Amino acid sequence: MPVKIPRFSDGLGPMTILPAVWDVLSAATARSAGATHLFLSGAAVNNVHGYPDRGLLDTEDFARIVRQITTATELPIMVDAEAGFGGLPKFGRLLDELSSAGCNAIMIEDQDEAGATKTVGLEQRLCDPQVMVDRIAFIRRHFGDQFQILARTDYLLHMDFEESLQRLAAYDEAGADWVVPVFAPSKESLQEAAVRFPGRLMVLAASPPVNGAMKYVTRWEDMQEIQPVAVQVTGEYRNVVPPLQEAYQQALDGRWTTLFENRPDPVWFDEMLGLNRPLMEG
Ligand SMILES: C[C@](O)(C(=O)O)[C@H](CC(=O)O)C(=O)O
Repeated sequence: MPVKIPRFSDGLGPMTILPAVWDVLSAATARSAGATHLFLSGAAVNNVHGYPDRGLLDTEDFARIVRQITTATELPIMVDAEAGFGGLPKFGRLLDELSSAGCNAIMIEDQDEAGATKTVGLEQRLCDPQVMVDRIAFIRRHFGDQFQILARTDYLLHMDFEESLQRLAAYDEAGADWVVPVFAPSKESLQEAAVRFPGRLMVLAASPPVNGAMKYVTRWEDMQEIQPVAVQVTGEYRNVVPPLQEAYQQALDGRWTTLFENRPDPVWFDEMLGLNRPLMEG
């Protein structure tokens, strides 16, 4: 029987933290730490498969990962639908597959290609706002209210933030449920966005891209004042690497017993993460 996943807006906000996840282990770990809603990060999913954050995985890959996560955690998950995976028909296929995998919320962005705005050596630009409006209208036309939509716009260096707000207003008008200005230039700009989109603003807390596009780092204290519906936090997958390197170093140095010391028996893993399936016993 497919699991019943709550609607993403259920129990959401103000200030729900949406941790970035990329597989069952990360999602179940986030849940064990208290997360109630998850965010499937396109950057994380691509990176853990050996790709840069350029939307290189396919619809089936995303759907498979989402199904595994929803089955294991039963938590609502917002999926990074990036720039739609290439054209509206392909986007439709993605949504079809995500819906059967238990996803009812997506983030969609106004770039032509995923990851372009933070890639060194590429011209920073966004798509025509109408392309994004068409993406949102497409979802509403073919999937009704089945998906809740977070519309993202990227603030680019030297842009007037007013343009970001106007883009978000157009996406809001087209039927987005929430909006997020990514790489916003300042706390004040986010405050302005909160006034323009009361109860519908989400904020992204990400580490600054190497191309220097981000001037402001999202802070907990600022969010307390601004009170967005949710904060997407996307640093987790990068932070997994240093402790893992250390663990592998211990193994390679012959100090592997330190990996097992003070660890309970293997059932501990499944119990701790609440992955109690019928298969675990008997
Ligand atoms: C939100 C984002 O699209 C993601 O895939 O998680 C990334 C986040 C990141 O790189 O940390 C982004 O483009 O900001």
